[in-house]
Parts: sequence; structure tokens; C-alpha cells
Amino acid sequence: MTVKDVFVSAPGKAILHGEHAVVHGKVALAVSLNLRTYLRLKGTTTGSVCINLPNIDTFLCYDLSELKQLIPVSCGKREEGKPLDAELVRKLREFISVTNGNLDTYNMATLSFLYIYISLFGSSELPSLTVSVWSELPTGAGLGSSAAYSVCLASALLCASGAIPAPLKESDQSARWCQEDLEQINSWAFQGEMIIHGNPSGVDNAVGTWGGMLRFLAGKIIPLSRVPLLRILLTNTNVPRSTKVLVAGVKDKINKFPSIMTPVLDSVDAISCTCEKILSEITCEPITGEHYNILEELIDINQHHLNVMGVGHPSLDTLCQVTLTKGLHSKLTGAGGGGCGITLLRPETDSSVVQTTVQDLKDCGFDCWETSIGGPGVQQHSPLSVKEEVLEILNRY
Ligand SMILES: Nc1ncnc2c1ncn2[C@@H]1O[C@H](COP(=O)(O)OP(=O)(O)O)[C@@H](O)[C@H]1O
Ligand SMILES: C[C@@](O)(CCOP(=O)(O)O)CC(=O)O
Ligand SMILES: [Mg+2]
Repeated sequence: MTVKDVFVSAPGKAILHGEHAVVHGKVALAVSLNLRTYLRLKGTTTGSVCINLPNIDTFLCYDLSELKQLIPVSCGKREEGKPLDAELVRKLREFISVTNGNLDTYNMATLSFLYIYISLFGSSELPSLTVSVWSELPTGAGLGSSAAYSVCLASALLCASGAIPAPLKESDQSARWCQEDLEQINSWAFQGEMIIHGNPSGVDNAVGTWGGMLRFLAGKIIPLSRVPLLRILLTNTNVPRSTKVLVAGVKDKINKFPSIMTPVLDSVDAISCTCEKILSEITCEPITGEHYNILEELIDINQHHLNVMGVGHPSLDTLCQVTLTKGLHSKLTGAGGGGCGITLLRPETDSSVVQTTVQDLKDCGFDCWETSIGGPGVQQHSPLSVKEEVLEILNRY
């Protein structure tokens, strides 16, 4: 069986409020970024499955005959939204550690690819194909690169398997799936996130799938109908960390000090709700200085809470201090422990202040840039419509 080529992309995200607390059933507010992950799937006749992941220096090929051995005996077509198939995960872990030496975090990328591939095709015939992925997002830095990757995998593999149609018409440059198909993509992406994160809330893959700004609570996704025009500075401290490890650390802390940590999580929940209220006022009333004063205070309080949860880092403290000298307020975004932070810019913040702040942060060894938010969720593209620099990289494979 030869599968059709598919080209897709999905955005990264910034969590405004609610990271970590969202894993424990609290509200999070998240927004898509203008940085995307691109995936090209090509049907081949080589009798192998190849995966090219240049962001993480991973280039692998497997014979279909090897992969067939991994199909669980019980393999019917697995339904989405179910817990991971423990037998398949065990077989894949064994297989990857045998062929690839170790189980470092970057091998999670291979594991999640193979998991979705075998789950979707295992009950029929495994097709020969090559998947190449390139991302504009920093990997493992809090901007949801794992979710953008999982959403791309899920959409391309679902499309290739025929479980969902390819929405792109001949004359289109890019196209989106219908709601029902997006739900399927989101739920398979969640499985990929489970492999990479251990215990994800699902907020990141929801933003990667639907884009825009959304409120997420216990698996329920409510898109905000109007996305306020927020100006946000993104800073990558370049301190590496793993979401899986940080999420597990917060859980341990909650288990150890339940009566101390529960109020912290409740407070984060209230911060998300208050922020949502202010943002909705900003979209339909004249913006006042007071709106921004409150947003800034919420950022400060939440950053303290995240430190209490044990996911701060000296580099993030530096970010907060440096921006505060310019009157700007910052917090970590995503799992913390290094990685990225967001800084809220007020509508009246002068571009010269932004420029000097960016320079000061760069002098600390950080990457820093002003970003736009609220981009579209997962899309299928005609390769001709994709940015030259992305095509150039993906064309190498
Ligand atoms: N472009 C990519 N190519 C391959 N794997 C990726 C890519 N982006 C993310 N990943 C996978 O996601 C992991 C990082 O996920 P995570 O620790 O959750 O950080 P993030 O905040 O970026 O989501 C990587 O170790 C890798 O397994
Ligand atoms: C910490 C958490 O709230 C967000 C993690 O985001 P990221 O992988 O650091 O981009 C975990 C989750 O919601 O699954
Ligand atoms: Mg992640």
C-alpha cells in the first residue's frame, strides 16, 4: 500500500496562567504563537519507515519487517481517547533502547511517532513512508514543542491512514479540518503527549489543534471568542529542562504537602479566572491603565506561586528582575525550571523600552523577541505555499 503525501503544520503555545495547576484540574489560559512545527509525510516503496528530526539530530529508518513484530497481538484499530496501550509502549521501549542505545528524552519523539503509526496502521497493513519534521519552536523550552510535534504526527498519520480526509483542495494554499476531525487529531496528539510528558493536562495539544486563545479546564476546551491584542515579549533562558520531570516534581510536592499546596493551586485557578475576565473586558471596553495594572499583578503573584511549586530557576528570577527595572512584569511559561518566560508589554510601552529590554536580556545570554499571538491551529498545506526556509530544510530529506 502506498500512502499519499501530506504536509501539515501546528503552532506552539504560551500559557498565560495555569501551568502545572491545570494538570490537577485547575483552569489554564493559553494562546497559540506564530511559531510553528512543520511535518512532511511522503509515501515510499522502500519497505521501510524513516523519520528525520533535524531539530534534535535524530535520523532513523526501520524495516517494516522489524516493525511488524511490534504490533500487539490484541491490535484492533485502537480508539482515540483511551489510555495508552501498555503492551505496545513496553514493546516499543524495548525496541528503541535496543536499536538506539538509550531512552533519552529525544527518543521520546521516536517513541511517540512509532506509537501513533503502529496504533493507526497495525490492524491493516503497515505502509512504507518517510516523515520529516522541522520546527521554528525551541525544543524543550516551555512553548509546547512536544504538543505541536504530536499534533502534526496525529494529523498527518490520521490523514495517511484515511481515518480523516485531507481537507486541501487543489486550488487551496492551506486548509483546516472540520470540528469532528480536529477532535480526533487532538485526541491522538494527546496520546503522543502522554508518551513525552507522562501525565499531560491536554492544554498544549488543544492549542496546537485549535489555535487562538482558549480556556482549558479538566479536558474541557472553551475558545475565547475574541483574542485581545496583547503584546508579549518571549524570552528563552536557554536553560534546558524536561516537562516530564517538572510535572512529576510538582505531583510529589502536592502529595507531600497536600494542605499547603492545595490553596496554591486554588489561587492559580482564581488568577486564571480573573485574567480571563480582564481580557474579555479589554476586548469590548476601552482599555484602561487599571486593566493592565491588574494583569501585571496577576503575573507577579503567579510567578511566586510557581516558585512555591518548585518550578522556578535562577535564570527566570533574572528575567523577572531585569524586566522589572524597565517597569515590565514577567513570569515563566510552560513547565518552568528554565526554558521560556513571558513579559507583558503595555499598549503604551515605547519601542525604545522594548529594544533596551531585549538587549539587556540578550546580554544575560537569553534569546528574546516580541511575538504575535492567536495564530491558526493545525493546518494542511500545499508545499508550494510553505515558507521558503522551511521547505529548504525539509527538502533535504
Ligand atoms: N521538532 C521536533 N522534532 C522532534 N521531536 C520534538 C520536536 N519538538 C519537540 N519534540 C519532542 O518533545 C520533547 C520536548 O518536550 P517538552 O519537554 O514537553 O518541552 P516543550 O516545552 O518544548 O513541549 C523533545 O525531547 C522531543 O521528544
Ligand atoms: C506544565 C504543563 O502545564 C505545561 C507544559 O508545557 P511545556 O511542555 O513546558 O510546553 C503541563 C501540562 O499542562 O501538561
Ligand atoms: Mg511539552
